[in-house]
Amino acid sequence: MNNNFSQYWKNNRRLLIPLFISLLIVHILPPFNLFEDRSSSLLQVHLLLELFAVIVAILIAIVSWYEHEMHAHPDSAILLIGFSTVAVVDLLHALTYDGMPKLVTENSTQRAIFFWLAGRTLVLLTLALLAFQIKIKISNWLGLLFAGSCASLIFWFGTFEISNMPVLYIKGTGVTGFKSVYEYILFGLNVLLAGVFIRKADWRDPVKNSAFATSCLIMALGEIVFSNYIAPSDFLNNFGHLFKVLSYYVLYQSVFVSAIRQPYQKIRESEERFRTLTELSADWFWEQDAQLRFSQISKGVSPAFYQFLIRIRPWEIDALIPVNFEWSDYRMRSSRREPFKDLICKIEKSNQIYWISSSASPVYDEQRKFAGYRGVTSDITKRKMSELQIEFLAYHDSLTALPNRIMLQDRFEQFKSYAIQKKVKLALLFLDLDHFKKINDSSGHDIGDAMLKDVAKRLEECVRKIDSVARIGGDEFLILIPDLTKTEDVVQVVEKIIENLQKPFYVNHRELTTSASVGISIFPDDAENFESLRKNADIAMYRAKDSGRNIYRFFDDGMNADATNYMVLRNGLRHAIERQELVLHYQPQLNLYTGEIIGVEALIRWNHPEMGIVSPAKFIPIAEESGLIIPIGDWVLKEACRQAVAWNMGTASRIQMAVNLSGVQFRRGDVEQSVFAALDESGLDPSLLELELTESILIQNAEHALACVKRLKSRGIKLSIDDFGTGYSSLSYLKRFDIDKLKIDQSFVRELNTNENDATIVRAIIQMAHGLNLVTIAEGVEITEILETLRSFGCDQVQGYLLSKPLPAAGLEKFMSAYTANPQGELVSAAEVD
Ligand SMILES: Nc1nc2c(ncn2[C@@H]2O[C@H](COP(=O)(O)O[C@H]3[C@@H](O)[C@H](n4cnc5c(=O)[nH]c(N)nc54)O[C@@H]3COP(=O)(O)O)[C@@H](O)[C@H]2O)c(=O)[nH]1
Repeated sequence: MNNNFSQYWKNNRRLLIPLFISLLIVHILPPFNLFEDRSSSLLQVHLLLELFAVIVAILIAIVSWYEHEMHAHPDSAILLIGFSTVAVVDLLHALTYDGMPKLVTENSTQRAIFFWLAGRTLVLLTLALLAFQIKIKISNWLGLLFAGSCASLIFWFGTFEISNMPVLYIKGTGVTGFKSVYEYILFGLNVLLAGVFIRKADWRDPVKNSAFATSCLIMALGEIVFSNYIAPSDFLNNFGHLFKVLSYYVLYQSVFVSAIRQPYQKIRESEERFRTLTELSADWFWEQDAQLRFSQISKGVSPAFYQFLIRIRPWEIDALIPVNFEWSDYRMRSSRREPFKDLICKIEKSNQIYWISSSASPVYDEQRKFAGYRGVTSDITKRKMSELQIEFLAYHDSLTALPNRIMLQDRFEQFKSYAIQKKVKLALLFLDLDHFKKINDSSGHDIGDAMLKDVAKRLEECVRKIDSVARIGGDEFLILIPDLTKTEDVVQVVEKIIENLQKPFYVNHRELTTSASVGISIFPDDAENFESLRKNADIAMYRAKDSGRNIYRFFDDGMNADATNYMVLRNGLRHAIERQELVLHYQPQLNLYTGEIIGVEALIRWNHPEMGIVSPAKFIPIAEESGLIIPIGDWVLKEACRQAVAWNMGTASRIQMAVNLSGVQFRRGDVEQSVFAALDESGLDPSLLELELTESILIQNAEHALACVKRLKSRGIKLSIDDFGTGYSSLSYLKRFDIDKLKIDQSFVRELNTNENDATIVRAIIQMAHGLNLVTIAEGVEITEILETLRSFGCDQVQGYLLSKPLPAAGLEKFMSAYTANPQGELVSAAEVD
């Protein structure tokens, strides 16, 4: 509260102090009659001051009328009634002043003072009602009627009952004691009211409250003047009128500011704020006329675009497109005069595409007639382009921009209904580039990517517009050929594709070649849904790869069974090591000169929980393809070395352990590391380990293989060439690689005694090997006659069912103990030891 008073004093002291001082000076000055001999001048000045006060009172009433009508503010009704009455009563005071023409009855100072006091009392009452927040609900006209009635009553008393009123002024003596006391009471009440206004500064507009308080205080100061003058012509009396006018003016100011200036200022501020924001905003704020032509556009729109827009309808922006369907929704809503929000439309102008989003409401004039639209438009081109890009990427391959699998499936569904209706077929081609990995590995991914783009282009050139080419990842493509009357029609397309892809590609001045293996499945013959059709085409593609690549294969049901089997094996193989389903069997190898078992070949078996023993011929290719051969190969090496140590420990004999190595182990694994780890872990003498490699391993990776073989040989490990005679049979690499042994493939051995060619080949291999100081071993020896022939050819060693089938470790141990009992070559068959 104290805060309110100090704040008030701080704000108003510059007005109140001078007023107070001037009043004090006027009081201290000796009294003098200003208009003693010029009573007409006194009348004029008094009339002028009073008229001024009346005008201000009328202005307060008018502003209050307006504010009451516009905002129904409770203060305004009180001010309207109060100051309408005050204006009339003050006018009566001026008109009944002594010396003024007669107003109904004779005028006198007594009569004028009566109206004066009535006026002051009314002002005090009006402000008291405001200070104590008394609410009056009344219409303007009724308020005016009430004010008129009050003024009439006062006029009645001041005119016809003035003789019954207390004496207020005695000529020559001055104001009476009654009048003095009344004025002092008015003074006190005005000061009190000012206090109430200041104290309650918070509940009303503080500026208005402060003005009311100031008005009360100025009025109070004025009352002091009127409490003790001798003649109305006194300077003091006239000086007091100035206070009254000033008090009214302060009131008027605050009423005017709150009712008129403040609202207008708020509107101006709001407009300014709106204008600044619209200028800063990148959005366009606009108005359209009743014909929906742009009439106003904010500065957000670029000047160039402004030219397009102003005075045209939005959908007329591109006059070249007479019916722009993008705008149909917009036009429909506009024609229905509906509001709309975030309506997206496309503008094509000067080969540029813009996307805009508009929100707008219809505008009506005072007669509720449609006057146009007012709205805001944002340029959402960037956002829309990103959305379109995201949408594109969701359905396309980012590298080649071809449709992706999802989109192709979509198209398949569309064509499927058509195919069912028209009783035609659909072909789905699964295309995989042959040896693309090599291109990627040797030339780098950038070249690989560029080549894939070229492949995509060529594929599109090979098909019709109605066909769809999709890239589904890596070097795999799907091609959908709808509307086939007969299956054979697809052959032409696929042959064209295969032929085109064989032609060289030129990427970054490099010539690259590839080919494609294609699997074909047909709807509805091979499958009825997309996923099955794709799977079947995939299976057929694998069959094409198996058949030597660069060819196509149609899907058939047999493939499906194979593929299922394949999948079962591949999945099971992943867990075979950890589930300990892999075992090694060992097949003995016999020295034909000494009749001794010089070693065994470790041959892996998979003891499948459901399928039983699975042959390595079945699962090794799968392991190679999936890369699982690396961990499997490591396991074989370790297990074979461990077993060799176990068998050689504590005996004089030295059993050699032959282990097969896959080409994949050489290419993708760290074969040396695996071999050395197995040797180190088991402690096997390296000279007891023989690694069986195929010719292709050495030929295909000559440099890498040579370096690797050298390091292996430096540790004393033996090397033998498996399946010799079926591949390159090149003599040069046998020397280069420092090979120890040649294993003659069983395909030559099996019919050795009946097939002259085989006999010639076997004899030549043995002679050549001996010429190079290599040991020879023949595998697949099943009968004694063959063994004898081999012995006669000079073959050093044999291996085969005649001696023993591959046996589990325990079986081999039994075999060995049985065999040593017959050292002179009386061969013991596996059947016998089992
Ligand atoms: N990378 C690896 N390859 C391996 C491993 N273990 C085996 N294999 C290779 O799997 C192929 C099939 O092997 P398998 O079914 O074990 O067949 C071998 C012998 O059982 C069979 N054999 C031996 N004697 C006779 C016989 O008198 N008649 C007859 N019909 N078959 C006989 O020959 C296969 C010997 O193979 P190999 O000496 O390697 O040429 C096979 O290619 C194995 O190499 C492995 O651990 N890793």
